[in-house]
Amino acid sequence: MQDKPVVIGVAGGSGSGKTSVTKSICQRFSDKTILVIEQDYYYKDQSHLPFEERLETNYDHPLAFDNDLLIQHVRSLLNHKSINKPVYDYKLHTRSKEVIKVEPKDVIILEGILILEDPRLVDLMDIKVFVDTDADLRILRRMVRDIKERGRSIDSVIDQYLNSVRPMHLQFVEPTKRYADIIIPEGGENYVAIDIMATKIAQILSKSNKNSLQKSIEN
Ligand SMILES: Nc1ncnc2c1ncn2[C@@H]1O[C@H](COP(=O)(O)OP(=O)(O)O)[C@@H](O)[C@H]1O
Ligand SMILES: Nc1ccn([C@@H]2O[C@H](COP(=O)(O)O)[C@@H](O)[C@H]2O)c(=O)n1
Repeated sequence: MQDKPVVIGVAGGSGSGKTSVTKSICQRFSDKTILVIEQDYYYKDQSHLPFEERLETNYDHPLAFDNDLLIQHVRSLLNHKSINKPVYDYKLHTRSKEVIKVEPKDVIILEGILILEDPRLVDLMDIKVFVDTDADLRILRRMVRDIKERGRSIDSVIDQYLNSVRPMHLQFVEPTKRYADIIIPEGGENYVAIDIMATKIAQILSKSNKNSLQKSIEN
């Protein structure tokens, strides 16, 4: 393993294609190389609240996330220590009781709508990416996904979009684009951008491997 894992932040609006981009990058490397940490899994625990109250939470506001825990976990990974990653249940709107023990890897991808919003997280990143997709495509993709995979109705998706997703996107998500080193239009199927990202990661890893080899020869 190299001296310090490379940390990559992948931000972008809900439905922009962050997960798809991240998966495509991961597919270009062995399973042992990249660890993905989803910011969504670090939504504050709401198991103490009744289900009806959890429906009222604004899940697109920075305060909905437990970034302190996320930062603590990223720092542990950077120090080559394993973490107990939380698991999130979108149907119950809270963390699951289980956690997954994950080991550090050479590359850590932090993915989430507001991953570039907290300067403490941005400071830990080597590469910052913003997946930029028009709002009409994002809501269409989200509608299909939330109904199929997250147990939502058409009405609830529309209501949530108008009342929190859209206004929070404009206030908090979109402004973080300015911190990105790379902006990927359209997300998941932009294979040129995905190849460029993969090449950059491979280059960093090979440079770092050469440096470690050099150090071990010198010692
Ligand atoms: N380029 C694309 N064309 C069509 N559908 C896409 C594309 N990129 C992503 N999707 C679909 O849109 C939905 C949201 O994409 P996802 O990658 O999960 O976005 P995010 O993680 O930003 O919310 C998923 O169901 C995904 O399969
Ligand atoms: N209980 C929850 C938690 C989050 N959301 C929505 O998820 C979106 C972020 O996930 P993406 O994969 O779409 O980036 C965010 O916009 C929240 O509104 C939710 O609906 N319910």
